[in-house]
Amino acid sequence: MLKVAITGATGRMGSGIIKKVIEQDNMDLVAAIEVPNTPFQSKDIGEVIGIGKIGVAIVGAEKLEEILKLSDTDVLIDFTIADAAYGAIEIASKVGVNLIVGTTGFSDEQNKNIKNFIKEGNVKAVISSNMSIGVNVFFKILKDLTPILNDFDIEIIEAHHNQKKDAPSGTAMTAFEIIAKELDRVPADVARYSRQGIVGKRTKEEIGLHAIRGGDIVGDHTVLYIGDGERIEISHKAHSREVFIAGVIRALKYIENAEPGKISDMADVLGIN
Ligand SMILES: NC(=O)C1=CN([C@@H]2O[C@H](COP(=O)(O)OP(=O)(O)OC[C@H]3O[C@@H](n4cnc5c(N)ncnc54)[C@H](OP(=O)(O)O)[C@@H]3O)[C@@H](O)[C@H]2O)C=CC1
Ligand SMILES: O=C(O)C1=N[C@H](C(=O)O)C[C@H](O)C1
Repeated sequence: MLKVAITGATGRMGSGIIKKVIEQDNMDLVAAIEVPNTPFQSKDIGEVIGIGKIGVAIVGAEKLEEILKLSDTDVLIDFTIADAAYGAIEIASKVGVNLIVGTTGFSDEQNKNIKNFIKEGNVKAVISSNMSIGVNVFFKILKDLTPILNDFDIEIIEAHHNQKKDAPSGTAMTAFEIIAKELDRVPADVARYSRQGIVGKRTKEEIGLHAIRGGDIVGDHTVLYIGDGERIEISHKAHSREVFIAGVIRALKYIENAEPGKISDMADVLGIN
């Protein structure tokens, strides 16, 4: 049995993942973690997320290390916010618990330290800004297309629901990093976040990033390759969070085979590298 813990257990992603994990024959939910000093402390997670009692009590993140050890967790899944996920990754790596992380919005420094936590803890980790199969194929298309359209102007647009806290989305940032790398451009030098006022003409090098927020949009991403007289638009639109949850279940099945001390991504999980 794979013993699974989850931080952000009552969240949109966390609750959906729990519902799927408990349906798996070879997985056990052993811990459900929420914000420090959560008002849900000690309540049954199943009752809180509307599926009835499942015998797992919610604990606050102040007890994360303790609960991971006590429950003998194999894998911690984190879908929270960047600062919380950063702390959870540090703790899990220290106590030798493998990780699946979908949280977005990490700073460059956090990303660098996360790599080190995982290396030093020698744990297995799948970290991806987007767990859906479609988006990971979309990333692959961008990798192939960008060198061919290297003199086109490139702009990235993403749209999400009005509850999302980080912008641009992690997926848009991954798309941007893939494109910048293929074009040999330094990401920090070429990112152009929206535009306002007298910004001057567009430079050839810049890559635009734009975020729309509204209603219940699950997650749309479009990359525009704009030339003179023509343009190509590559789009992915998620209709439901089930696509991300399905990716997490695939990552749970894969993690045993992941390389310790290294961050794997969904392309590794899906075998599309
Ligand atoms: N990689 C992927 O495929 C996907 C990634 N995401 C990312 O996952 C993250 C979560 O998204 P979503 O589920 O929609 O967000 P939600 O706000 O619905 O859920 C986040 C949960 O984490 C809880 N939380 C906050 N701080 C802590 C903490 N210190 N310890 C434990 N739990 C904490 C929140 O509690 P409270 O509400 O009380 O603050 C909330 O229950 C985001 O970064 C999002 O971008 C989302 C979808 C897919
Ligand atoms: O917050 C969300 O909802 C999503 N976040 C991820 C991101 O920031 O890219 C993935 C997906 O688009 C949904």
